[in-house]
Amino acid sequence: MSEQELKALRVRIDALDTKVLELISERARCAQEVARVKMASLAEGEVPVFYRPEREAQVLKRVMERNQGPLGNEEMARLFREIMSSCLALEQPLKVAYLGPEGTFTQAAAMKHFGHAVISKPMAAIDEVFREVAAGAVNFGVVPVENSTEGAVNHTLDSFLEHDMVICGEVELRIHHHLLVGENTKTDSISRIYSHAQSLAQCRKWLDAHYPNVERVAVSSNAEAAKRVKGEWNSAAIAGDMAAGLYGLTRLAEKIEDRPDNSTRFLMIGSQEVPPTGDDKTSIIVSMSNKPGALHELLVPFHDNGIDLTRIETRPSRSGKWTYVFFIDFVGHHRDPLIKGVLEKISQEAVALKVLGSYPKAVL
Ligand SMILES: C=C(O[C@@H]1C=C(C(=O)O)C=C[C@H]1O)C(=O)O
Repeated sequence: MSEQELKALRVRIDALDTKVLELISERARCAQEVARVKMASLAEGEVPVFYRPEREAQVLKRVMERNQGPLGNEEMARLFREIMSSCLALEQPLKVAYLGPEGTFTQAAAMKHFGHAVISKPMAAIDEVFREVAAGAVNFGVVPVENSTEGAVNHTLDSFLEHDMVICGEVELRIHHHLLVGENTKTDSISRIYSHAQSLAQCRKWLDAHYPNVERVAVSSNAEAAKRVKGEWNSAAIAGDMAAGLYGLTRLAEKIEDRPDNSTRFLMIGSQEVPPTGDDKTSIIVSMSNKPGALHELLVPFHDNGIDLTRIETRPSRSGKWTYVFFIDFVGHHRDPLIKGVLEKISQEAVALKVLGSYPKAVL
């Protein structure tokens, strides 16, 4: 390519950037107008709700549907995710608590869902995320709920039994683990590997093959593992990109998870009910009396109405020995007439039924 051609292309890019800049600013001014309209239509004493997850899901979907390339749909949606995040921050920056410390996959999930223009607050435990939301100290909380290799995150399920929370959204994240060391660690002298128990389990086969005799130490999070090894001589951590970058660690081995499709699903919890978008999911907790056929009775209304169950999980109810609750996710919104009918049927048979929330299916 000649210098001349390159120069001409750069002039074109500069001109386009000027246009993009003007358009983004115009969009941001529109969002400010939306905020003004939202404020003006408030009833007395009513608290304004600026963040609208159902609207954001529609915006992202529309972008993906109209995208003609060459950028991929996900890539384009990611860019718009950040633009929306900044526009919303002009209306009111969201406060989001997540399972910390800084550098966890949960933080990455929070950024993927809300974008980077939020005020984020790391919490030391899942239960603390719930408490922070319940106390009104933040608008939303982000917690892991299930992993494709290791299954349910029981702390999260149990926290739903203890707190009244509304699920406002979900996000899925591909989880890649790396073996990380600090600058003083000699690779042949590793005697200990730290990580969260879930991550150690997700890399079990790799560890058995490569470090069969090294002690595996479970700590409270991957980020905590990364933080520890920074100052230690003979230890390594298993953690992801964010933690590696944050603590300046070296990758001895990359993508060491046993299953290449290893993914974790996270939930956004808050107090705001989300209206239907036409492509939603609902999560419920049901407890049935302990009699033969109870689970069958619970599932029949879903089957009869052709409703797609995406997950069912059982946990001890904590209110009696050998009694259980079912966590069920399915496709549809609790305001859809069909779903309403199903929930009414179930509540006739159930000891208790709680709708945890209906929310847009993960777009990104
Ligand atoms: C602009 C709005 O407010 C927020 C910002 C949005 C955006 O930038 O597109 C979308 C939904 C809201 O979270 C709106 O409600 O339309």
